[in-house]
Amino acid sequence: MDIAEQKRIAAEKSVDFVKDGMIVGLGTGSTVLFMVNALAKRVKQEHLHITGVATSKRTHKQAESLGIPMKSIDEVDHVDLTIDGADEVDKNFQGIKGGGAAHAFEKIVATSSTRNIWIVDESKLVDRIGRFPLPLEVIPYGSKKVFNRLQHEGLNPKFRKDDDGNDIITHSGNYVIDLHLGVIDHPHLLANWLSEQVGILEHGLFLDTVNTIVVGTPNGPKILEAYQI
Ligand SMILES: O=C(CO)[C@H](O)[C@H](O)COP(=O)(O)O
Repeated sequence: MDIAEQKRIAAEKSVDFVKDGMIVGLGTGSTVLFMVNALAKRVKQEHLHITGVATSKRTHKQAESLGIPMKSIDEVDHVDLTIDGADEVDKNFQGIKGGGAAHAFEKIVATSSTRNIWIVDESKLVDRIGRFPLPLEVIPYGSKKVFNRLQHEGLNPKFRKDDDGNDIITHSGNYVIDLHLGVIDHPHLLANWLSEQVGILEHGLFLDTVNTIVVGTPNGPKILEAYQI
């Protein structure tokens, strides 16, 4: 079964967790694309009154165009449930996000959310995170200084570029630097160190964040709960 099909299976299952009246955080990425379609279908068929809070312009536009009432994160006082994708997640439910350069907005919504669900295909489940390059959102002013510091620390940084070689720019007008690390031995230590570095707006380590993971598999959706670990 191809990866896209596994993403669709996970995405379609995840919307079962949405209840009438909820404020729902909507993540970003190709798996979320399937999820928003499925959620919009439920909203229409079951006449659900929910409010969506998007983590990117792409998701906002898609959800709004499908009739999901939307608000910005600052217009709501809480988020009940956020459904998002992930790039890697380990057995302790620690993850890397930001493959779509939306991790700063995603982390703001996730940390405002009572419950977080990630929707992934099987390839995203790893023993230890770090094979996927760790994204950092970095403000343009002094970004070369930040880059040099990361290089000096042996963190193997690379500015993220598009296919034409232009810098990727986030919604907030910042750069993305990816750290090509390999296995991360101490994610919490690294997260703390990155959080202390001036110029780094946000990193893509999402630690102790997710409650439930819905995995798309050839045998159907599999639900993993954090308390089972
Ligand atoms: O963190 C993200 C965007 O910043 C995405 O959730 C992550 O990259 C997974 O994307 P996809 O569902 O396309 O595999």
